[in-house]
Amino acid sequence: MAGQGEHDLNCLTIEELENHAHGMMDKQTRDYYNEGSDSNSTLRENTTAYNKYRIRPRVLRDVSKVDSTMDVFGHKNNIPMGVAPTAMQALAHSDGELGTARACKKAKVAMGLSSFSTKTLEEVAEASGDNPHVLQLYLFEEREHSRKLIQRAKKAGFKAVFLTVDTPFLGRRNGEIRNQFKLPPHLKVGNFAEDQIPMPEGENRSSEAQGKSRPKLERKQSQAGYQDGDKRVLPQGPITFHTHAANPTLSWERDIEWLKQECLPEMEVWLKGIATAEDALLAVHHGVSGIVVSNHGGRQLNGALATIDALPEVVEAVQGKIPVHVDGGIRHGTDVFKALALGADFCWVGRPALWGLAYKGQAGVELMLKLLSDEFKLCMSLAGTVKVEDISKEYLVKMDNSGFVSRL
Ligand SMILES: Cc1cc2nc3c(=O)[nH]c(=O)nc-3n(C[C@H](O)[C@H](O)[C@H](O)COP(=O)(O)O)c2cc1C
Ligand SMILES: O=C(O)C(=O)c1ccccc1
Repeated sequence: MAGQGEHDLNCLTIEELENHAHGMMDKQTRDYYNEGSDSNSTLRENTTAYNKYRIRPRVLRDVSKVDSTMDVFGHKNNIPMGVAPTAMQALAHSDGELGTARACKKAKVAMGLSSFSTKTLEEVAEASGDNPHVLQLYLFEEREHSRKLIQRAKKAGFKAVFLTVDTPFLGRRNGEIRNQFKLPPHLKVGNFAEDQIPMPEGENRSSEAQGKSRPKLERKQSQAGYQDGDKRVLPQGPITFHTHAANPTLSWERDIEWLKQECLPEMEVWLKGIATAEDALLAVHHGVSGIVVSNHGGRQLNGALATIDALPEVVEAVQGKIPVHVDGGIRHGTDVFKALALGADFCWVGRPALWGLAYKGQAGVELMLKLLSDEFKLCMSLAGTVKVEDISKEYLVKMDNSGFVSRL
């Protein structure tokens, strides 16, 4: 546990880190990182839903030595939590994904890399060394682009691909539209050649590559509801290259089998964005290695259930056949404890890493990981759990709106 002198007195909680990071990002970046979709209600509920669950602490259990470690992707993780894949981290700080990778390695926690990162996956793999790292994947309609990415990830030593399945279209992010989000010219999406990802004019791509890819992007725009009447509008303002990530054609039968063939045995195939028991059962049926209960940090389907509320039905359906991870709204060590008590094997945090980066680059991500890790270890001790496996639903109650408390 941290002594009195080891603290950053400006940032003793993730909330304080968020507040400090706020002033260190330009408005476009802050809005892009922090917003959800539509009215942001799922974004908000991801965090507030944790308040419904309260901990039942047990005492007199000799908690002088608490072991918070657990194995993930064949490695010992310091706590059952890693950093979720979020796009374009160099918007927050020039360290970008390399800062995150180095901080994760130092803290011994797994890292997820977005395929839309601002450093290349090879650079991030090198910075990660033997610390477990997984690559988040969007399956493009241009299958060859995905195949190349998968080959590179294998070669670079990624442990798994996390296929994002909640993004047949990109959710409607109003801040992004209002700010006419554009990647600044000095930044690049590291993993793609310019002719693989169509970028609108002004988004650092050569005019030759623009010419090649434009028809595809125009189609994407109209699919995503950005069509301006009958007129095929040229990509401008809110229509950014990342509309390209969305692929509405994906299906269980064709694409999951394809992905397994491309990845196994070197890399596991996981699905990120499962939110129901039915889809969890299909995931088991289709032989994926694990799932992440996620609503994309409230950035996709607004009105979807908070992930901590979706988790129990998924856990019950899966019955331990494959690991179940969860992300969304985790801001305290006690949230990690609650998610594990509800049956998650592991948690991922997204925005807190971005706030850490904005605050102090790699050092800020280290700080974020230390805050959550200290909080989690203290929570384990105060709740009377000595090992991670001890954490179970016996340690939780749920409170309804009128304050009525029930055992789980
Ligand atoms: C700015 C931002 C970018 C993201 N980019 C991606 C992405 O490229 N791929 C993906 O699967 N999820 C992406 N996510 C979702 C995260 O992986 C994760 O599901 C979410 O951030 C968890 O919620 P939290 O931020 O409340 O912790 C992104 C989230 C944010 C906030
Ligand atoms: O912004 C996002 O949430 C996201 O998932 C994404 C998708 C494609 C490119 C960049 C980010």
